[in-house]
Amino acid sequence: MLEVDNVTKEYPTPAEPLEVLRGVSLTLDRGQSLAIVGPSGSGKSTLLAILGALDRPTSGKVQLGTVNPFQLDDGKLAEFRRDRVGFVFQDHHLLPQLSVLENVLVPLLADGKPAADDVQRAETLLSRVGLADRVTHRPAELSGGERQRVAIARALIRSPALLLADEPTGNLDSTTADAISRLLVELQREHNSILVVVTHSQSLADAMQQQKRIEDGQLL
Ligand SMILES: Nc1ncnc2c1ncn2[C@@H]1O[C@H](COP(=O)(O)OP(=O)(O)OP(=O)(O)O)[C@@H](O)[C@H]1O
Repeated sequence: MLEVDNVTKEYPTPAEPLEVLRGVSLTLDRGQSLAIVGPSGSGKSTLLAILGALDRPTSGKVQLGTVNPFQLDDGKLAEFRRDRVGFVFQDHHLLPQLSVLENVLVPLLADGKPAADDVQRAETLLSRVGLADRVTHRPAELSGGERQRVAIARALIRSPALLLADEPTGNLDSTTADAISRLLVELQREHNSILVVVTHSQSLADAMQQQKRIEDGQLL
């Protein structure tokens, strides 16, 4: 379960602090999906970064299962992010010099050289996202939709409890975007992950079980 309780985020400015998140609370169970929609600058990416423990809240609590990531030391926090959270960004963030297969294996490299069953799992995931015949390609040799499929496979290689996606279809045409939306939800269900997407796309939002609107740092 993901529990977010009264989270705030402020940035210092020369005048008064800029309040970007103002008391955000939400609860999601394993297997649930949520879209957060709202205008530009409303705090969507900031909230997602806090959910994924990439950024610290100014106050409030985030808990995934029994763990509050912000109580961990830096080493354990990095482990938490790597083991428990999968990220899909608008820009795929794939490493250009690595093959598709190697990119999917990147989250496992911290454990040393991937074992044969890790490689098999990556190949199975790549088949699942429709890229069985692209494993040796470099990202530059793929279409935008294919690159997002690789990014989704990479995000799921550790079967994370929490899958976070920031505008994952933002760079895609509407047909490809719909296919990627469906794939995200299907895989999230198969892995029984919690999925939170932030997006301006109503069709992506409609693919999620729940939708919440954020305005001026507050969830409505
Ligand atoms: N590191 C930072 N320092 C100061 N202000 C910041 C910082 N990061 C974000 N902000 C401010 O916080 C507000 C919310 O930003 P955020 O990126 O969360 O918005 P968003 O809803 O994701 O917008 P968009 O839809 O345009 O991506 C913005 O006004 C932004 O200028």
